[in-house]
Amino acid sequence: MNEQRSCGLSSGVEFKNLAYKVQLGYKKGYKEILKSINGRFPSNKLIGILGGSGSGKSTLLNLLSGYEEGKYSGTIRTYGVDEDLKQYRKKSVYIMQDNYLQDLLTLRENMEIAADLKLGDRFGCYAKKAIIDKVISVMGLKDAIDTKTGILSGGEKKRLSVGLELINEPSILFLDEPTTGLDSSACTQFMEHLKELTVEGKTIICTIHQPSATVFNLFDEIYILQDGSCFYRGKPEDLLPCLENNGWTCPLFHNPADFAIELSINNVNIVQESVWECEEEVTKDEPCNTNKVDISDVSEYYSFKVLMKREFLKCIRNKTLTYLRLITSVMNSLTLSVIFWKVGSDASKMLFNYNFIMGFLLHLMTPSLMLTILTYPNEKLTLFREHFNRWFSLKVYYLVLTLIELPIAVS
Ligand SMILES: Nc1ncnc2c1ncn2[C@@H]1O[C@H](COP(=O)(O)OP(=O)(O)OP(=O)(O)O)[C@@H](O)[C@H]1O
Repeated sequence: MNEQRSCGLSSGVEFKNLAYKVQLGYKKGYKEILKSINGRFPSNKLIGILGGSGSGKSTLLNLLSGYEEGKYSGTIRTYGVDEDLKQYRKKSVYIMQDNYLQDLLTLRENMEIAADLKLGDRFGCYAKKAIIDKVISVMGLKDAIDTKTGILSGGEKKRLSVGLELINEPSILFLDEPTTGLDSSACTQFMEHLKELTVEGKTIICTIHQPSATVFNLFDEIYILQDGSCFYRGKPEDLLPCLENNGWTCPLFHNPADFAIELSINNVNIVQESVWECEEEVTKDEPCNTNKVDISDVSEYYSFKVLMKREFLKCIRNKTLTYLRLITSVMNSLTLSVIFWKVGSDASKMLFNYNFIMGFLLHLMTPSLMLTILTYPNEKLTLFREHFNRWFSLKVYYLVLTLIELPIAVS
């Protein structure tokens, strides 16, 4: 099974005449964020989308991954196979800039729950453990396996974010600014881990802000954006010769990435003949192998059980909040009982009965309101990440959240 999971599942992605504009408001017109750009990101490569701030890096990544729902013009597809966006999304995972993880669980628990949600019950315990062990070793997380996620270092959290998504062997990984917040050595180490994944047959596409020279040279392909247009695309080692052909020589000991981004910000235009010549070659690759684990096969009942387990663990770990909520609920019930003691048996106290019903309803509604007010803002982005990467369906998630609140509501 493992052999089947890791053999050449990756596919490249290409986009043609990709344009994206957003409406700025009533009678304020449109802003063109991407201006009819073309590109081709081959499979099994580490690809960097670079550019100055506001050049459209995140927008391009979001459109390619399907994370951005807005309307674009042009085409996005994987090589050799005409697939719609839905199919394309199924092959990829999206890893956000910030690490939205379950802080109260240990690294191992996070991995186990991700494995259960993504692989379902078609894989036995031993098979799942083998997959988890492999991912942990690939991402270099062995030493932190029993550490709570909330206290992991920034680099470890980043690697865990990637590791969680690697469990079901996605073909394409999209990462938005994965090195933000990491020091230069952690950043290089993290990018080296990503580079190793490409050897296993993954396509990794990430936006990156000012890569160091070491990180820049790790990329197989780079795509530099200049105010929504393509400034340069190709191999990193060809960047400086290309700039020199256009009359721009990078000073000695200067980071080539910084030099190119500075030029792009200063509206310098370069001509890149070799790239445009191969424009028509874009659909010649083999169709990708679709023989991969499909999360949609996991039953909702199984997802429900795993999510219940996770939420229960979180309640146990967050003892203070759970006790506080229980105590508040019990105190409210007692107060209501004392104030309205036996009012129901006295017909002369109609108004008291009305007040009691109102008070009781408020007491009943407060836990569910608190659930939304307290839990949702904290959980929102974790939910976005997990749901977007197809860990579970929304109805299962809300059912679990409602049921886990039931004991407090009943008390
Ligand atoms: N929904 C939107 N409405 C208006 N402007 C937008 C919208 N989304 C993006 N933009 C603008 O489009 C430009 C490109 O945004 P994007 O986030 O893709 O840039 P970026 O290259 O990732 O920038 P950074 O590196 O600073 O994150 C920015 O100027 C941004 O303000």
